[in-house]
Amino acid sequence: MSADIWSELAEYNKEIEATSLVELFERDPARFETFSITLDDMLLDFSKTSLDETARNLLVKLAEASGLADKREAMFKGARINRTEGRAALHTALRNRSNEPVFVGDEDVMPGINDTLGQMAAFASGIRSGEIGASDSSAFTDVVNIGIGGSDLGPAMATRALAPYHNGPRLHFVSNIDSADIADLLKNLDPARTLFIVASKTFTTIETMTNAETAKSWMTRAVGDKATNHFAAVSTALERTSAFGIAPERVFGFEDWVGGRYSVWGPIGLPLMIAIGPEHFTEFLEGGHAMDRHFRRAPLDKNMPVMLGLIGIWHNNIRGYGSRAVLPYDQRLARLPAYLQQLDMESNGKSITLEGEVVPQKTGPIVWGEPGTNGQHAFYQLIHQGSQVIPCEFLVAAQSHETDLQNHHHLLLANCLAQSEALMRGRSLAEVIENLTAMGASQERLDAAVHQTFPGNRPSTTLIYRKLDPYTLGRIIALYEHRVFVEGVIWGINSFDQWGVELGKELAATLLPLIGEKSGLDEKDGSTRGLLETIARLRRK
Ligand SMILES: O=P(O)(O)OC[C@H]1O[C@H](O)[C@H](O)[C@@H](O)[C@@H]1O
Repeated sequence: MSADIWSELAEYNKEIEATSLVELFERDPARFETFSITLDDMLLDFSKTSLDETARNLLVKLAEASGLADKREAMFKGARINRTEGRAALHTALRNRSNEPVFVGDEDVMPGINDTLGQMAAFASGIRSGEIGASDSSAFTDVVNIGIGGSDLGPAMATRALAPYHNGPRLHFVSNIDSADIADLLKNLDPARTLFIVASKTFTTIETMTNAETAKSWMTRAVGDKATNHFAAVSTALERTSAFGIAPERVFGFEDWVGGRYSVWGPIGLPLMIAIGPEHFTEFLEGGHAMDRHFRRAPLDKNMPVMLGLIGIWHNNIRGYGSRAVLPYDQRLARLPAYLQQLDMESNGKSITLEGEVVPQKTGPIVWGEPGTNGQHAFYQLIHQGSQVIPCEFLVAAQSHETDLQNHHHLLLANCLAQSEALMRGRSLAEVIENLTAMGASQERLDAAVHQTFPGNRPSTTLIYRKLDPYTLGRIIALYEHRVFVEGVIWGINSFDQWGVELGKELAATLLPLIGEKSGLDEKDGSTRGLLETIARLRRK
């Protein structure tokens, strides 16, 4: 059945391909109302995409045929939908503010989640007030999260996003195995006032364990055996945290049914809670939960994550656009593109279905981006005049936090709207010549007029929200999580495993003993051998 819908979509696309976005608005002046979805003080505008009602209805049919509604319920209800790892995917339970029971097997996971939240709140409040102090009893001034991937990107992105709510100690994030990351940070910290949170779901990740050992030596040199007072851990592997020497009351556990890239809602969010306080953290959870309710209840064609997912399918599979740009006109969302790269590309960068078949469609697109307006002065040239069409996803707040700097925000808003308008409208040769002539341009400039034309008809979506507060950030993250889920369901893949990161890790282990060596390289290919020999030579100089 879905094969038929895919062909219907492809056929229909041929019929409407030649219709421009501008024409769509001329035909239907109420297009904005039809092709936008409002959720309280948040609005997703997708009227500047080439969807019309027929295309939208076909996409909704595709979602229905993929079993989206049942699969969505299976996720929320704790079924083991992550079949390749034999686990549920229950990040939604972490923000289940309704407190309705959620079962994994026979066990309601809500009491455990609430207990952990209570422990996190007690710890975060203690650190913030100074009641839980350093080894000399003074308050911690700096908190360093050591983690990588899902144990870094979520809290790092969210802590930056919610800077106006930050009234706790300073937060820092160390992730890279590169010594530069931790060395540059430690230089500026006072060990006597520093708390490390070692965050790792598995507590085996080489980057995190190496950085944690370095931090432990640094701390031990400064405060001796009181170093344990300066460490806490977040992990599912409690025996490993205790082997590392972290006191059990400083360990915040979570279960294997929370995927790393979906984990900011639980103990991995501890640094965020320390920064903004438990009350604001709760608002963040409530925002995520509000998006969950909407995703579960709203009809598919009025459902923000569903439509964002279907637009992704339309662009990627029907129109053949292989990437999408995430462009927050919100400097505090500077890490959102990096966060979404993990969320989206690690979840949907797969080519085998849950049934073990090759996926017939192209799956996860390349996700990239930078905050506007900075991107405008860098890569927007390609977005406007390049030979590839890049669907753009704009995000912007109607209000800024800086009430005394309104002029900045007006300019930011005007720039954001100008970009989507320019992408859609473009500029014809006749318009360029008319403008140049009116300006009295030279013949030479007129001859070069074609370089100033813009093809236009380039799609974008815009997510507008009142203000980037904790509740809204929660809604934005949950929106993207569910969008990734919708696309994964349509392709029939498992969005919750990440086997594709394993091979590189294994090979790194085999390469480690060969670094700096000249012999024993025979098993490696010519390039790897050549690179190893070069490293050995350069290290001796
Ligand atoms: O939290 P950890 O167990 O340390 O894992 C950190 C990260 O590393 C892995 O390689 C995975 O690709 C990520 O999904 C994960 O978030």
